[in-house]
Amino acid sequence: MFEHKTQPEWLAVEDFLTTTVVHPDGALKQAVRSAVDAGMPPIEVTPNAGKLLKLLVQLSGARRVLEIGTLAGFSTIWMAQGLPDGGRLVTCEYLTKHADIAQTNVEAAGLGDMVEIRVGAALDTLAALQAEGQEPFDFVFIDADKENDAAYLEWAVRLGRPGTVVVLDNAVWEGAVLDSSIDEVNAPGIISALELLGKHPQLDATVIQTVGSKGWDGFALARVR
Ligand SMILES: C[S@@+](CC[C@H](N)C(=O)[O-])C[C@H]1O[C@@H](n2cnc3c(N)ncnc32)[C@H](O)[C@@H]1O
Repeated sequence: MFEHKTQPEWLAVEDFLTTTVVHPDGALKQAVRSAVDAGMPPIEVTPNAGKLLKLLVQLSGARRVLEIGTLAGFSTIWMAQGLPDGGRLVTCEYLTKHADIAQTNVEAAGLGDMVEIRVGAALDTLAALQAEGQEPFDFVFIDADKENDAAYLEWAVRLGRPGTVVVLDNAVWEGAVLDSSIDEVNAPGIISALELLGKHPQLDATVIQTVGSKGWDGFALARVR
């Protein structure tokens, strides 16, 4: 019988999957490096999760993507790489420093024409997008301040259409959803968002447990009815 002599840590497994299956390109690797060099927090999605976002964009046939939380543009680039010619991605970022670095990374990836980075508090940007009468978004990725997660879900429904796919990162947060002493700042917002996902009349949802930058985490996936 085959015996496992050692139990690989989740991070080593994640690295193995990244090099064996996921294959992030040079532009994606540079986006992560630029964040480290700029002293930004290492809180981007894992390469595995980024590739999942790209595949979900492709599988859903999305042409218009909305992202809330840009950081250095790592998840932005993954999703934009899944868009067809003529596709569009609008991403919301609060900090000018993050937006500037993301802009450089998006352009280096050859996606500058496809991606628009809007600087400011996302709740203001989302209201502005509605006021501008933008076409509905086909795909929404939420990954910013957790206290506003439930509000972002409502905006995803408002700015989407029946069939829009919504992905919410950090849906498990190391188990803080059951034990908020693990993270008293972020847990309440995540729990409110999960409760809303479970009862919202226009959302049909589930959660995939994942490993994220800090360890055990989850992606909530929903479809607008
Ligand atoms: C977890 S990081 C995003 C990571 C990115 N999605 C990735 O995987 O590469 C969250 C980002 O959201 C931004 N952010 C936080 N609060 C925000 C707000 N109210 N409006 C817009 N952006 C915000 C932060 O500055 C940070 O850059």
